[in-house]
Amino acid sequence: MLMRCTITPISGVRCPAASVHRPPLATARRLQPAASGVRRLAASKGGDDGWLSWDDAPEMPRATNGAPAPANGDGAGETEWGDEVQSLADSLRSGQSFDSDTEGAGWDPYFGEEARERCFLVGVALKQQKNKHGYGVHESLEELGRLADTAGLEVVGQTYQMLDEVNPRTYIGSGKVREIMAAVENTGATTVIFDDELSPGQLRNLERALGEEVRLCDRTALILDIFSQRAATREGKLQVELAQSEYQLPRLTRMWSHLERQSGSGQVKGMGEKQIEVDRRLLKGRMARLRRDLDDVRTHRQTYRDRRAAAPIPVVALVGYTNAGKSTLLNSLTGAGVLAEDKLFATLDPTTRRVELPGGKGILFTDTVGFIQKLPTQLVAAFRATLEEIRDAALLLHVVDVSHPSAPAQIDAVNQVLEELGVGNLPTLHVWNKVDACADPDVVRAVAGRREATVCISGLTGEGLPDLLERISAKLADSMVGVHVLIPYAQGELVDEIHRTGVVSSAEFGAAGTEVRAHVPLALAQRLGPLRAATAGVVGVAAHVAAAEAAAAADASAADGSWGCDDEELERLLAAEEVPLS
Ligand SMILES: Nc1nc2c(ncn2[C@@H]2O[C@H](COP(=O)(O)OP(=O)(O)OP(=O)(O)O)[C@@H](O)[C@H]2O)c(=O)[nH]1
Ligand SMILES: [Mg+2]
Repeated sequence: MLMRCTITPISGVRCPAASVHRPPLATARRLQPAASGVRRLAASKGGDDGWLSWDDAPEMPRATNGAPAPANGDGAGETEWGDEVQSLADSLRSGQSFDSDTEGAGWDPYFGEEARERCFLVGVALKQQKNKHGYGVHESLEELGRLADTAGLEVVGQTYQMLDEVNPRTYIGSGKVREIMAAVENTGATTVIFDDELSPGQLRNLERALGEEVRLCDRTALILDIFSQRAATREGKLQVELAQSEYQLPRLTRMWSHLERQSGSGQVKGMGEKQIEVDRRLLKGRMARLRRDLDDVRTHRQTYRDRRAAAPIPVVALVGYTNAGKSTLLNSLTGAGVLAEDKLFATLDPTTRRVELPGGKGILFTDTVGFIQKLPTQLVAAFRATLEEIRDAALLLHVVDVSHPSAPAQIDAVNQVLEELGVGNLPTLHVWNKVDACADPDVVRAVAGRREATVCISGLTGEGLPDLLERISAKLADSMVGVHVLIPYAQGELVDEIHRTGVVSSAEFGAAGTEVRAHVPLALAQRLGPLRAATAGVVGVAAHVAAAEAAAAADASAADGSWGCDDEELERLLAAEEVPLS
């Protein structure tokens, strides 16, 4: 089977592998004049970015993969360059995406069509500290390897350097750069992947040092590429493309620097700079369009959410590190048929399914994208709207792969993202999954048994699932807080939110607004606090949000076997929501 690498390279003159969806700028990089031409030009001008001149860069043998030169190789493409610039500009203007299947397929006579692109991994171990989530360099590189594998690359080697701090010019020291060149030569790697996001300056300097034949990639670009491969819905695709554009914007300089370097004097001078400005403007325009399209798609999605809000049923959100087993759990509980596989980021788009609790009450389970340490900020920003659906949840199930050696660090990483999303205070049940895969399951079960709000399960074998549902039932009742509020009509969305996330006992429409008696998640109850102050004086209705009322949440209204939703209507809404938003 032909392994397809759709990696979006930061640099490189060729993309050997086919791409399902390649953003225009990545394509533009492949249109650059051939490597040797760029290197020759680079040598003619002192660098402004680390190396005094090309000759200052470590001189090491460069890897070659034996591939034929591209059609516009070795300076031969100079006359076509202008046309290609124009076509890039046109493509950006029209928002066209390139599909390089025809450009790249089957070109690699050295490794053969069946071969996967070979990559070499590079990390930094900071002497003073592990990274902030407690991931050591070995674990982090191991994870980077899994990411590379998920993207369709073959890892042929790795290295790391102990440093006081990351080298601001080249990420690693110059001696290590030389080592990497040798390793690239020895292993036949064509891509070097760095375990952190490289700054645009680090990228430029490393490109010069490692040579144009070697494609550079960093953790962020790799994750963005996996997301790009996996996004299935229109919203997912738009979000990923926006994140990729944000990543590319400050890195545009590289594309045009060869024009600057050949300027010397005369008419070409400044052309690169102008092109960068043009490109930036075009890319920003494209990003604005993406944001507008996203707004449209989200309005569409909101319609379904609003309709779902009419059915007051608690939502339980599955959150956790990527590959923790969230989708497997959802499938076991509901037969949802969500893709679950031993790859990172198998799930990108949220899926919601109904689950019946003991006693017959229905709740909704939402499976969503997994988190990872060093999660790219661009992705958090782009996926914020999707992730914020977690805020609707009455309860979070934090699913942990307890058999993973880095489980504690993964828990920290997930907690950090939850904090960033402002949902760190939502009631949470800790679900220790994959207990069947632990070396000593009995010990793990015993430890879990001693901990607060922790359940040991195996989503795969079904162990512990009945207990999990009991615990969810109890936790939902526990974590609801009784409120009695008057909500002005102008703040009608709060009524929706109460319906969506809580259990409503009564809702009456009066002259001043909607008077609601309900049990709602503590976080929402706290947000309703100021409302009570605003309404109490007017009509004398008090909103009672004290945590002491939590116990009352398990009252008859929540325990009478129904959350007040119409099952048929709910199923219909869920089915409607599953329709791909295209
Ligand atoms: N041994 C064992 N494997 C499990 C268990 N649960 C899930 N897995 C495996 O773990 C891998 C990842 O499972 P998923 O359900 O896709 O994980 P996820 O959390 O949804 O992952 P993302 O969607 O990438 O965030 C799959 O190969 C599952 O078969 C379990 O309880 N025991
Ligand atoms: Mg999943």
